Amino acid sequence: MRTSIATVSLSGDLRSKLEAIAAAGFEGVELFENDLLSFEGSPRAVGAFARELGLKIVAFQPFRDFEGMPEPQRSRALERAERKFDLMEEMGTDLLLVCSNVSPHSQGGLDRAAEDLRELGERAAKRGLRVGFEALAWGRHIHDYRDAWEVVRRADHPHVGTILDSFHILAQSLPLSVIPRIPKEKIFLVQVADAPRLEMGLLPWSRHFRNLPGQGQLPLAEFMRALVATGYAGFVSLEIFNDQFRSVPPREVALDGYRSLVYLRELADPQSLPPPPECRGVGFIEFCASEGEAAELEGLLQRMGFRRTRKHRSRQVSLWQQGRINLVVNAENEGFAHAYNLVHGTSVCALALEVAALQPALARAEAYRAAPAVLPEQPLPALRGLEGSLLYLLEPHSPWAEDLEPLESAGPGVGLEAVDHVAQVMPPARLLSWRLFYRTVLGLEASDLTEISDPSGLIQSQAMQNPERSLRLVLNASQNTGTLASRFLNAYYGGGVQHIAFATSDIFATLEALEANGVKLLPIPENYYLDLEARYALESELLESMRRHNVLYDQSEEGEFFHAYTQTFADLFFFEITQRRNYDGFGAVNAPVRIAAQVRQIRQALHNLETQF
Ligand SMILES: O=C(O)c1ccc(O)c(O)c1
Ligand SMILES: [Mg+2]
Repeated sequence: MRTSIATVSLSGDLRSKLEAIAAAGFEGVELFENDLLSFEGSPRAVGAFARELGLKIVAFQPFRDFEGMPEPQRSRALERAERKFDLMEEMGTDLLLVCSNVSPHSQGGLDRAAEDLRELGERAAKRGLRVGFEALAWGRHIHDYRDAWEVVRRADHPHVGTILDSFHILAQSLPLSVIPRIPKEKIFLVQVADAPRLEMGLLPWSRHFRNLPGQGQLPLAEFMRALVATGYAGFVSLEIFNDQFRSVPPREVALDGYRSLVYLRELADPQSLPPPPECRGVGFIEFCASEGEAAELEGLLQRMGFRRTRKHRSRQVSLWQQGRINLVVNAENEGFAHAYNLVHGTSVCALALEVAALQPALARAEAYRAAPAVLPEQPLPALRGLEGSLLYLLEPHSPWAEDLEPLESAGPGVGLEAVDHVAQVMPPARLLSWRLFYRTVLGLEASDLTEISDPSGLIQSQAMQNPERSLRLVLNASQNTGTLASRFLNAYYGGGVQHIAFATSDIFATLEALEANGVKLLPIPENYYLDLEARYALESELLESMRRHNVLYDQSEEGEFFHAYTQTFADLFFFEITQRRNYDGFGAVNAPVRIAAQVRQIRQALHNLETQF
């Protein structure tokens, strides 16, 4: 499988697109006519530039509204094709992509279309060129890849082949059984795109919402299996029409694109990469803080039942423990944590995951082009995570805490046992990118994207987790600038951990202990409990406990979920206390109530500040 991407997938001018594509490691590029039209140099210069970068132009596209035209349009279309062949010769590409006709003037009939393509193939052959025929899902007469292939079969010309595009095929849920029957030498190109499942017309869905393999919901694994059955070994080219991608620098999309093709290769041949790491859990979470804020954060951790169990003998680095939870507070005034703190404030600068086997996890990360992070002060293997934070990978019994001297033992705390999940907030254009990162590098499964209403807009929330549920991440993004998610984004200068949820097996006892220690919980309005009472047959005593401790509640078919929140620390992050009973979600139904309560608290704090001065 050779790698390619269409220029339409990237933002910028043609020069920067080609540079980004080459830098990401692609072998080929599909050149879109629009990019040529707006290029200031000759087609010859485009070809020379691509070759200089080591890129092969695998196709020129699209050539529209060709087959099935009555005269005089038919002759005119053939003439138009000759002009495009001229350009192609100059650029140095031999394949013209012909997409199926959408014109109301076109006439149906597979034989008629085959006749037209044979004639076009004959003209192409005279110049050593080829034509590939692709069915657009909204083509007037031909909108099914099986018909496009039948037309090519009947055209019966060595310079005419078919082009398969996963979007047009999978968006219509066409059966894939015919793909393995197409001789591989008659498949001139394969284009791939994923997409979220949306209830809308095929054309706007395709033109605005395509995304990279691994980012959407189309059954690309089945598509790849069908393709593998043909023995096809040519170019697989990303063709991603997506408005959001055009607001991201081309190098970022190109790199994600390359990663998505490695993912496709893994779908086609699962043996081609080490399997996703088996994650044993979150090893530790590291906060960076200034000296002053470190004392404040540590005060909160202490009230939350954590004990300072270890401390570095010379550095300002402490380990706080409770149950299986390890929190590192780093208040050094040099090194990575310090630099991170200068940019992002008191925040999580590193997340460490325990994996069953380190070397294969690192090999997989490298194959997926995850950037390794090398710190002079820290020998642990790490990858670059969100906004330049670190993602450490720990082998079993990793001596990561050995530089820290033991102080006291952890003690019973308030009953917090483990990290339940970590929620990160990021700009909307980054959500798909990180979804792909976690999907590929860590093998996490994405659950459905949910939309959460905020008093000032909408927040998109994407949960990702491993099969063992020892790692659960929630990715949040917001388009609107006034939402709580955006507030965190602004405060962080980019993105970061918005909250950490800890699991307890007795939430009421835990909250009782937290409150006794003076931890302030997020107050939940009485109306919420009236609604709970109306919705569920809950015992009044249980309801009363929830009310008293500001606990939110959700029920699934099999289970129950109880959760509560601390107040926000330094306007940047907060903690959640969770208790699951056979429940697999995150209480998304309660998110609007939680967010509204947090917004109220922020307003209150602002008001208090104003009246102070
Ligand atoms: O949206 C289009 O018109 C269009 C053009 C060329 C393609 O290869 C395609 O998949 C879609
Ligand atoms: Mg296409």
